[in-house]
Amino acid sequence: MPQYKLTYFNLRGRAEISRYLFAYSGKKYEDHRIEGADWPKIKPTIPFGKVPVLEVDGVTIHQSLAIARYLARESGLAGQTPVEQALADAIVDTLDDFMTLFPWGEKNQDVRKRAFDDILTNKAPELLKDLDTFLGDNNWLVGKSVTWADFYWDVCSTTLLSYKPDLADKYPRLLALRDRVQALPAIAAWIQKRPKTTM
Ligand SMILES: N[C@@H](CCC(=O)N[C@@H](CS)C(=O)NCC(=O)O)C(=O)O
Repeated sequence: MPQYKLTYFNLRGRAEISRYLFAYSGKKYEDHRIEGADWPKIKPTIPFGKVPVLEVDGVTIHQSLAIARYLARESGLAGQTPVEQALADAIVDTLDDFMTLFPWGEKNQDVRKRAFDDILTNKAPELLKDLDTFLGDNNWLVGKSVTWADFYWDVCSTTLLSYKPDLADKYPRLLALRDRVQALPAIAAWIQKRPKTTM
């Protein structure tokens, strides 16, 4: 088994999808969480200067979704056929496009709040409607079993719901999908034991 070290801040953020994949697969890894105060000194040592990064036997992989896609493939969670894999990738990218709209780094709290409210009120409904249509009455977003796309929906929606708890109330099928992901024993155990962070 390779030695894995996942480096990120003490947040769910862009590392949580990989932490779900490690939890589900049962693979051992070092969940290395850096303090914000130490970041300026660590940044120059990290290829491309951003986190998360995953070291696999000393090889450093950057980009959160490249890391997660690699882990999903290794664990059979990337989709069962090439078409399912492309669909799972497409859902992950769709969710990521949406999450990237938010000005996460904005320091002015008024500006930040106005932008968040606008995105959650005016842009989220279209995404949720399309996701609900895509899911339909299926148990999982892609194919007949859980994939990393379901995990990413759970990870992203957990953060979105923390800002707007009624966000998906009109979409019980999407909320039920969250319940199904969170009921997977390894995911339930991880959610219970993970450090409690705001995002
Ligand atoms: N597209 C990249 C974005 C990476 C990114 O922007 N990481 C942020 C934390 S979420 C970071 O490293 N910020 C510190 C910096 O840029 O100095 C990914 O998904 O990994």
